[in-house]
Amino acid sequence: MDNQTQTDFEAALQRKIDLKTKPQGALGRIETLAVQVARLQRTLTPRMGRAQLAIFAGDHGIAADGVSAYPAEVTRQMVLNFAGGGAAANVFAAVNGLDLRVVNAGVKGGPFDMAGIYDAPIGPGTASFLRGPAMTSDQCRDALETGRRIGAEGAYDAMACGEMGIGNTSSASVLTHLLTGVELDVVVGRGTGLDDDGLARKRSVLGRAVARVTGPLAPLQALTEFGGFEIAMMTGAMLGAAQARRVVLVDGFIATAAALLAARIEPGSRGAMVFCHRSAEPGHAALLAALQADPLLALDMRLGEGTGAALAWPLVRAAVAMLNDMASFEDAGVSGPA
Ligand SMILES: O=C(O)c1ccc[n+]([C@@H]2O[C@H](COP(=O)([O-])O)[C@@H](O)[C@H]2O)c1
Ligand SMILES: Cc1cc2nc[nH]c2cc1C
Repeated sequence: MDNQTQTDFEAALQRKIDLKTKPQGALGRIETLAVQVARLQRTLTPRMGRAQLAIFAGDHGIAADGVSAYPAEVTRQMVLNFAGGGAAANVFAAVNGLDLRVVNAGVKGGPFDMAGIYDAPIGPGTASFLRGPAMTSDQCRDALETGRRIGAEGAYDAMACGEMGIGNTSSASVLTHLLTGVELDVVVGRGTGLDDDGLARKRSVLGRAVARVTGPLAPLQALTEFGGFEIAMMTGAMLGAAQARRVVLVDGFIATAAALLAARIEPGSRGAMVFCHRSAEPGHAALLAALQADPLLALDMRLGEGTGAALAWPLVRAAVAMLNDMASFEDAGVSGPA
């Protein structure tokens, strides 16, 4: 769109919303959301039919260094739980009508080779980033490419990204520190529920890991050094979905680390992102600030799996339905402002 067409489009969009039977601005953030989707799809009559929730699962070498309240085998066990339909993500996706796709991005003990799990492993989990890079740059590139393909596949209007990976709040914390410049200790939290001693140990381990590198790292370097296969694949999926002009429903702390990476790699992808909930994990605030994002929901959740994204999906549908289906003052014979 050239500048004049863009200005005309914005004016027509705002006029359409302001002529609906409500006091001006009375639907608050639902109005902003409608504007965002209309801009993304470049139409005054956007469509928000189907959404996919893709859960990317991966194991982390750093988990063996004592940074999580749960053992690493939970990643694999939860992938089987997703395939069996028993996790929170399954329940919320079913209630709100999202299709679920479980992606093995690199789980120890894989491939699963079974119905309901899409095997696309980059490796059997990352290496511990305490001692060297989590992955090679080839692995990072492959994960991004696979993610891009997944993000653009199918006939979806929205892509919700979730993740599962014991140890991945460690990865996300280091990435947050490196990408935002906020002090490491401030962005490291309890993850799955570390006690005070566990949190102190996690801070110490991650401090030593960060000391391995010097100087500012480019986003792709940071991802290669300290990322996870599921984080890299999720980053790719967000880029692929944004490029296909799909809404990207961003979940909690780890998913938002992927979103910041995506926005740093391709700034144009930011416009597709809807930030769904504010996680209880402390580092999330730093990521949201860097993205100038204010999530739709704040439910004190810190689960991951895309659960916050699945819960926010009906709000996006409602915003688009408002734009398409709500009557104008003229249609409904309602008087405008006095
Ligand atoms: O999404 C979040 O905000 C979030 C916050 C804390 C933990 N998690 C989930 O918990 C796991 C990582 O926690 P941890 O303690 O093993 O690093 C991983 O499977 C995430 O999905 C997720
Ligand atoms: C049980 C369990 C479920 C999860 N879902 C996402 N992260 C998780 C971590 C644990 C420990």
